[in-house]
Amino acid sequence: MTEKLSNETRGPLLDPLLENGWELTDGRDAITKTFKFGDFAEAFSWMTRAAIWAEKWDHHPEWFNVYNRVEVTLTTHDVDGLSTLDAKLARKFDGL
Ligand SMILES: C[C@H](O)[C@H](O)[C@H]1CNC2=NC(N)=NC(=O)C2=N1
Repeated sequence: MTEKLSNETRGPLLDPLLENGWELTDGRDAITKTFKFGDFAEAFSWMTRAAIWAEKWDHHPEWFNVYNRVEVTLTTHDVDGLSTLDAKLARKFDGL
């Protein structure tokens, strides 16, 4: 079972993400990043690749797409906050 990030594990996992465009989400224990692409085809292609990893790891993003922009929020609904899975998925999304 995934656990909510403790005060000790939060920094080492989240700091590299916060230095790479992720932000703490207002009003909830989550992280958010906006990804920009050249056009809709590139954005949707990225979303397709991201979705395959999300499904593989059974950990799914909240996201919103308009044209070339994808706003992603990651949190773990099962623990009502951030877990290691969010950091893992964020790192994967950054590398796609
Ligand atoms: C039953 C299923 O494994 C769970 O509902 C999974 C699916 N995907 C999930 N995704 C996210 N982001 N958080 C979860 O807690 C979660 N739980």
